[in-house]
Order: sequence, then structure tokens, then C-alpha cells
Amino acid sequence: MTKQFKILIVDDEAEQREAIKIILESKGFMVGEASSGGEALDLLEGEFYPLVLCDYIMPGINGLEVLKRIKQLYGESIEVIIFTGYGDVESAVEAMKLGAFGYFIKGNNPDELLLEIEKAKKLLSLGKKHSLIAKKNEKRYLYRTKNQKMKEILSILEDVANTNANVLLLGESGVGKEVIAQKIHDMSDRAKMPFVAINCQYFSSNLLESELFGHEKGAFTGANEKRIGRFEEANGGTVFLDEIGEISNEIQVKFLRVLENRTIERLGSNKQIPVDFRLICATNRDLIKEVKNYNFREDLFYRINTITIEIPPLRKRREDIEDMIYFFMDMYKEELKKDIKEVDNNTLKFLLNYDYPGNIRELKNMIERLVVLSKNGILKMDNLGAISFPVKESNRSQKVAPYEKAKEEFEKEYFYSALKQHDFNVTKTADAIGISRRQLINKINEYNLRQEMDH
Ligand SMILES: Nc1ncnc2c1ncn2[C@@H]1O[C@H](COP(=O)(O)OP(=O)(O)OP(=O)(O)O)[C@@H](O)[C@H]1O
Repeated sequence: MTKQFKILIVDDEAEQREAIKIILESKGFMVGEASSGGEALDLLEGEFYPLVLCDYIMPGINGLEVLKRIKQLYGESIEVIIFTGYGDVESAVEAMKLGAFGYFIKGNNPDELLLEIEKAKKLLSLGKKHSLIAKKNEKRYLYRTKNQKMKEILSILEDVANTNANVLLLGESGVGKEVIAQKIHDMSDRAKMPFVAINCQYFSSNLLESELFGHEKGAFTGANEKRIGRFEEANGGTVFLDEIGEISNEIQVKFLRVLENRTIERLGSNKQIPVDFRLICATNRDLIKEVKNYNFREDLFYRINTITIEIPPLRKRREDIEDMIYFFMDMYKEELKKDIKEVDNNTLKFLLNYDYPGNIRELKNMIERLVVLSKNGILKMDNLGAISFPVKESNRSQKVAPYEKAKEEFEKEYFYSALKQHDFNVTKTADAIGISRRQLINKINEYNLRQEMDH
């Protein structure tokens, strides 16, 4: 099965984009569009296009800037061809000095453009160019671990990456399931193709269906244009379905069919389109229980869990917390251009002993906050807001409460004050403290905070 080559067209003129898109699609390319340089760079953050065709003159970020940013961020793993008018040839040559693969003069024979594209495609597929995206990810994530279970997981990943086995990732919210899915992709021979992540809980059932399968123009009210679904978009690469336990029964049936036949049908069409992707799913639900309760199809469950990997919560791999603290400290220090020298002793003690209900996400957010608010280059706990409760000397002589009780009291007060700080807006609070909305709602229910919120 041939993998479709993806090309991103960046042009502020919709007609121009459309004209090129028609030509490229007729040649079997999969085409994405961006109407500005900014939009293109945003798109590339989440989706991989090996080739970008970019207009030179655009309002806002011009083609040259887009080229520079792409080269800085993705180096040789993305090639750029610049479109230009006759008058701008000199600047186009300038662009080539900056690393553009080539340029195309608007109005010339489109065959010239197709020839350039074929050349770029060949170069990209030579295999000499390893994925710089994977390299970029290496810098953003810390995989080094002192924890035995995590070591085993990393070694399983190496064995699994280059197979096509479906992988099911289990673990609490924020433990890094998506990061692990991305790592599997980066280590696989699909690394140069797209990694498409979808969080199933963010979509209503109807929306999820059209998001995954795509739709034809007029398939339903509001479907004004044809849209390629995420399964098609991931062709040749990896699909990561987060919160798989949330999908409706109807989609489970359709999804099972995709896995069995390796084809999809866009909504509003009965044409079978072949798709080739590696599937990684994740959930923090107990899927076996969901199967027993008939909420999740047993046949689908056995399809998606060829390899199951359970990622431990951060509190069960405490030996990694210290390295993570310094890893995120360095990351934010660089990102925020702050001169950070050390972590204050009490703060370090607190960070090493805290339970992290929001796991790595929470630790990462805490360190970001500490770096942002740090003074004199020191990370200090006062800046942890709701969580700042230095050990009080006077408490030491008091009888210590049982752990569960103390934790309960702490959590109740913690979640209440965090909610209060954000005007009881659940989404904002969850974001700020680094846990999922669902987790926060569970805590609100667990501690009956709703009554207090209503007062
Ligand atoms: N090994 C790691 N190194 C650095 N950062 C990490 C690592 N693992 C996770 N993170 C960070 O923690 C946050 C949560 O990770 P991720 O989204 O992968 O978790 P998740 O288990 O998929 O969460 P959810 O179930 O809520 O979707 C992200 O910001 C991610 O960048």
C-alpha cells in the first residue's frame, strides 16, 4: 500500500491555495492548507508535513520568516518550496540560501512545480534524514528513569516500536501516556509520517465520528466542505486515541470494522478508502470492568490490547521526582530566559514528598509557576499559591493525624482554595493545578464541594 505524501500549502489567497490544491490532489498528494504564516507554524506543531509550499509575500509573518522558523525547529525533516511572483526572484534565491528546497514562479507551468515536489520527495525518502521531530521531542521529555517498572516499560517500547502491534496504555491522568505513545511513534519506522492524537472525551459522539472518519460535502447539515478524517490524515503514521473508554457503542462498531478491514468510509460516502496506521489507545478507566458492564465491546477490547502497558503514577516512582524537578527547571529556565540557580531547601523537601494527584503534568506546572515567580534565581515554595504550607514548628509536637484523614483534609482545603482562586470555574482551575477536568469533578463530588461552591 502506498503511503500518501502530505503537503502543506501556505498562502493568504484562498483562490491560489485552491488552484494548487486541486492539482496536487489530482496527483494523489494529501494536502493541508494554512492562510497565514502563523497558522502554518501552529499547524506544524501538531501535525507533520514533510513538505511546505509557502507564498513569499503574505501579511504578518512572510514566507521568509516561515522558512526560517521551520528550519530552526525542524531542520531537514521538513522541506520548503517558496512561491514567488516574477519580481521577487532575487528574494527567492535569498530564501534558498536560508535553506529553501526550491522556488516556483507563480503562473509558470504547474509541471515545473510537480517536478520540484518529486525531487523533494525523493530527497526526503532517502532515509539519510532522520526525524528531527523525534530529536526535538528528546529534548522536551525526560525518559531517563531510576524506577525498575519504568525501565521495564522503556525496554518493552523498544521491542514493540517496530512492530505493528496495537498498544493499550493504562495509567492515571498526567502520567505521560501521550508522551509514551509519541515515543513509540518516534522510535518506529513510521517516525517520518504523521502522529495524530485525538482525545475522544473532547467530542460528542457525532462530532467524533466525523473527526475520525471525515465527511463528504453535504453529508449532514453544516458539512459545507469535504473533510478528511483523522484516520486518513494519519496514513502511514500512528493514531493515538486517548480516553478510548469514552467512545459510544455506535463508534465502537465502526471502529472495529476499520481495524478489521483497514479501510474507512467518509460520512456521506460508501467508497472504501484504504488506511494504514499503527494504533495506540489510552485510558484511565478500568476497561475490563467496562466490558463486564457491557459499556465496551469485548471484541474491540481484544483488538486494541495486543500489548498493554501500565504506566505507574508519579507517587509510585518517587525516585524519579528529583530528576524531573531539575529537568523541568532547566526547560523553563531556558524557555522563560530566567537565570535560575537553585531550589530552596524547604521547597525541594516539599516537592520530593508531595503526592502529585495530577502526576507529571502537575509537577511540570508547579515548576513552571515556581520559575515564573522566582526572585534572585531561587525557586521558593511561597510561590506555589494554594499549595504553600510550610511545615509549622508548632505542629510537630501535636499528635499526628492518620495519613488518610490528613490527606482528606488537605485535599478538601486544597481543591476548595484552588477553585476559589479561579472563581469556581472548573476548567480554569483544572488547567491551573494541572489535573484533568474529570479528575477535578471527581474531587468536587468526593468532598461535597459543590454545596460550598454554591454559597
Ligand atoms: N517523560 C516526560 N518528560 C517530560 N514531560 C512529561 C513526561 N511525561 C509526561 N510529561 C508531561 O506531562 C504532561 C502530561 O503528559 P501526557 O499528556 O502524556 O499524560 P496523559 O497520561 O496522556 O494524560 P491524560 O490522561 O490527562 O491525557 C504533559 O505536559 C507532558 O509534556
